[in-house]
Amino acid sequence: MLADAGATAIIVGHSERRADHGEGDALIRQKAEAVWRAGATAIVCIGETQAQRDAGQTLDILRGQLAGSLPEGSTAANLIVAYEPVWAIGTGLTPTAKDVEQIHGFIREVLTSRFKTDGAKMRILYGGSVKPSNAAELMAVKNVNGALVGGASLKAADFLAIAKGCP
Ligand SMILES: O=C[C@H](O)COP(=O)(O)O
Repeated sequence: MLADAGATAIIVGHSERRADHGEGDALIRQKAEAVWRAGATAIVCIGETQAQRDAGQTLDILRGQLAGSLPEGSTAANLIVAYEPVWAIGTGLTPTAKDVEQIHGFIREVLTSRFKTDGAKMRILYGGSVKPSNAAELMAVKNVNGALVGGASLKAADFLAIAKGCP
């Protein structure tokens, strides 16, 4: 249905689906495969909650979500990863650029280890309170290959300003 409406990339695994609809990694992986069958690119969201972050579990959570949510056969052309810390979504809070660099670097390592050259090229988006005032700094971080924008996309001027800050 989404592909029929013209969508070329479809988000799966958003934290609201994981938390409010009980969607686990196995279902998210199946949904990503369904996206491929519709001829579209899957954008798979991963991210830790505030409690998980406070407990020092961020990398373990992300490792598990990557292992469980990304199907075999993922390539740089058919799959995009979106790192969205749950505590940053819609809150106005963001990780520091240094934190984002460390976490995106970790995601890149995991992707490259599993998907080799495709993992090295796969796009990794950052999402969570991206706005005009922080977009350029976040988009300049190594291994940040774009933004997943929520609230700020509802204001054309803000969205345009963010787009101008993207590489
Ligand atoms: O669905 C949108 C993303 O989760 C990011 O939302 P946000 O930019 O409003 O924090």
